[in-house]
Amino acid sequence: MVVVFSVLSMKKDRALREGQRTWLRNAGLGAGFVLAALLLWSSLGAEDDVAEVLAHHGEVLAGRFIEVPCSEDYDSHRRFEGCTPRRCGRGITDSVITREEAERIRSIAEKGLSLGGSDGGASILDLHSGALSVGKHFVNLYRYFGDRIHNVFSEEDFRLYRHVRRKVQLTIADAFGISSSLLHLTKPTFFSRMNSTEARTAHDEYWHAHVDKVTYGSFDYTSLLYLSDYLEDFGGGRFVFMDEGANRTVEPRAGRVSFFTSGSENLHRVEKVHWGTRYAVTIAFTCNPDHGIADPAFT
Ligand SMILES: O=C(O)CCC(=O)C(=O)O
Ligand SMILES: [Fe+2]
Repeated sequence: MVVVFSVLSMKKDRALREGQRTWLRNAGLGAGFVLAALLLWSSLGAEDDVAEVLAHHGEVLAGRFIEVPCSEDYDSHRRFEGCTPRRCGRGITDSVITREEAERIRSIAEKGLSLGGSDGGASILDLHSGALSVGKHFVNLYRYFGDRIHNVFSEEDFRLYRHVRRKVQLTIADAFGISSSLLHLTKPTFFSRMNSTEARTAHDEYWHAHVDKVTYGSFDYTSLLYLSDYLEDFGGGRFVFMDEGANRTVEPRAGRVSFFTSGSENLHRVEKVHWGTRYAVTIAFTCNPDHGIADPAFT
């Protein structure tokens, strides 16, 4: 009887231990699975953590304006009353630049950038200074081509840039309630071409979060004119405002103008382009006349 009892209790013990082992193994597997899922989610999620879309690529916006409280960035610079932002925000419009104008501007970008191009994923052409990405460096297109630059760009190209610059300037002045005559075009003003080629130098790393006022100094109002369509011409490459606790995106669309005050109230980044080619042009304004530049022209 005693023997029977002890055999039974040994069996029970073994069953208990096996049960515990199975449970431990399952728990271990489960924890491993959750960890792997978390890792995968965070690696994919880095590009996918979009909380709100301010402008879809498929919609045609007559104009959207979102006010955000100004940062203190403007206090550490000389103030120009009636121009230096007191009211900050961001706006998007598809009704200022036509798709046809965007297409013509894009041809200028394609033409210029076809003369060079970075080895990495981001190339620029600065129409004002003539800087063009070539390989791992930049060349001055105007110096390099001299008079032959007239075979590349036409008066009409510069006229179109000027026309677009003027319309964007009026749009910004109107949205922020300031006089357009107090805004001055500032440098750099450049076309950008981005693709999924791996970066070769720091200049190719266009995806880092930044504040334009810090990066470019003279900027008070930044504008971006998109020259290609998200999900038609390229994937990835959305513009992201990185707000506290939320990411807000602008999906590029040819002819879409996105503009915003350049301080840290508008911290932003561009997602990596996954496929295709993305074209845009950056046109920015300063309130400081000393930082103003003339429209690009043949030099
Ligand atoms: O191309 C864009 O959408 C933004 C580029 C940008 O942030 C910049 O040029 O400072
Ligand atoms: Fe920027």
